[in-house]
Amino acid sequence: TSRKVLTLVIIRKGSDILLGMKKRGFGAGKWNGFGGKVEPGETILEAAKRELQEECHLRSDSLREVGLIEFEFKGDPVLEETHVLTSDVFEGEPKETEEMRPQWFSIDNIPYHQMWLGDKYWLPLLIQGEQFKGYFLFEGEEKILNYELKTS
Ligand SMILES: CN1CCN(c2cc(NC3CC3)nc(N)n2)CC1
Repeated sequence: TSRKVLTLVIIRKGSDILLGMKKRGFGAGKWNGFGGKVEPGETILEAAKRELQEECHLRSDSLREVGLIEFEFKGDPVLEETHVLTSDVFEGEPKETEEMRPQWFSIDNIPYHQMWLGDKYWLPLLIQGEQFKGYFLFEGEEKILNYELKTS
């Protein structure tokens, strides 16, 4: 199997989290954190900062990696190794881009029905301040065949 290294950034402000409505491409129509591919020569942190700036114009110098999730799609040899980072220290106002429409959500009102299916398992751990490692085996976009999730 080959791996694609991705980042996923969840910005917090008090009891709110910032999500973006993905406007095109992979995962379009779902609310998600901000992120993308890690380019050659980039660290995970540099990639996460870059994607946050590109996708909603927020700047953060205090992103911390709190989770690592392996996503596998049945029949697809590429494993998506997704590094989940978070911070509640940032500069700027979230701004809509071609990729994402940002919106603050209360942690009591996270739109899981409009998010990737695995999010309802690991996002609560991030909100609780846990560190976690997970593996999700998807069949298509709407079915999880198997998952493991542990706090570390
Ligand atoms: C660059 N992006 C980062 C976010 N990412 C995913 C994936 C995902 N589930 C996987 C079955 C697809 N779940 C969330 N929340 N994000 C896809 C790639």
